[in-house]
Amino acid sequence: MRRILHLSIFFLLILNVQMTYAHKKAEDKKGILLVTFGSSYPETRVAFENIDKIVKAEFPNVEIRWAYTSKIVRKILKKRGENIDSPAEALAKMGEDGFTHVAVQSLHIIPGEEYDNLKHTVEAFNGMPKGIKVTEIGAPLLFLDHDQMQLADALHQQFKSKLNSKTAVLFMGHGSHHQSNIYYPGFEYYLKQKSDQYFVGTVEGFPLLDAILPQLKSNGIKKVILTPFMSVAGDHARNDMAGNEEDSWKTNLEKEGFKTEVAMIGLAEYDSVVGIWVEHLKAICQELGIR
Ligand SMILES: C[C@@]1(CC(=O)O)c2cc3[nH]c(cc4nc(cc5[nH]c(cc(n2)[C@H]1CCC(=O)O)[C@@](C)(CC(=O)O)[C@@H]5CCC(=O)O)C(CC(=O)O)=C4CCC(=O)O)c(CCC(=O)O)c3CC(=O)O
Ligand SMILES: [Co+2]
Ligand SMILES: [Fe+2]
Repeated sequence: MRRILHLSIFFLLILNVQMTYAHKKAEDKKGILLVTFGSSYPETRVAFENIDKIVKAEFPNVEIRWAYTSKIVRKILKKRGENIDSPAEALAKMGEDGFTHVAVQSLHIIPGEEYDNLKHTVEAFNGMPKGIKVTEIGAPLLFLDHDQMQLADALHQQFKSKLNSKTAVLFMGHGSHHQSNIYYPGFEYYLKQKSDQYFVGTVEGFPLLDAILPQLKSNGIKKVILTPFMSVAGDHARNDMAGNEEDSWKTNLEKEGFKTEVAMIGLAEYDSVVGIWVEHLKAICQELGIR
């Protein structure tokens, strides 16, 4: 009798352990958080919608949420009645909503200041009491050598038909005081393997337009196709690049005698470019067991 009692207690214990385990498993809730700088320009929606569509197709069974890193952009949108979460707000809500694992994908171009800030936020959320158990951050568009090769291929496919000996394509990157500004001239090197007629400049980093003008001249360029090297064709593309003001790149190039043409298309509008971010997302999803 004692033996039977012991045995049944033993089985009850095993059953209990198994039930707890099954219970834990069932409680796992895994999600994706897509994080972009953001934009206050409604015209940039197409770019974000394209990313959303492609990620949803890749992960049809996973809940996908969005956050913007720019405080200024979120403030402008809030005044218009549109509330977009910061990365910290989005992660706090996901913790409250029972998510145990979250793949956070950076939609930035370079691993610069905005990306670093996001990385710190994501790290801070790891192991938060009663919060999300595991979060991982996916690399921005340009990170490893492979990314630069793939992006150069993707952009060359888009622009090669426009090139000729007298026509250049000039990409406008944002630029940064962060050490990762080197990715802009670095990426230009990859593009140059495709054609000498590709140039990459920045609005507020290195190189500025002043440094590119003499190169356009010495290469015998007569016409410049301007296009953003940012996920969206937003504020910088519409004003600093293609605006009719004194200081825009378009105005300055025309003053210097170049013909100009504008391709007002953000990088995230090209499926092939979004594919690079999605590869980075897939890598962290694999680590988190998100399918
Ligand atoms: C830190 C800061 C310092 C500074 O620039 O002064 C900074 C830094 C960086 N911005 C980057 C990218 C972009 N910035 C914009 C736009 C704006 N950026 C602005 C401010 C600030 N930007 C300051 C923080 C203020 C804050 O926290 O809110 C706004 C608000 C005001 C203004 O610039 O005048 C204006 C809003 C326009 C609007 O209303 O919509 C766009 C889109 C666009 O052009 O519209 C993109 C392309 C995004 C993309 O590609 O998706 C990158 C490269 C990141 C990367 O892609 O890797 C870095 C540097 C880095 O991260 O190292
Ligand atoms: Co800016
Ligand atoms: Fe910015």
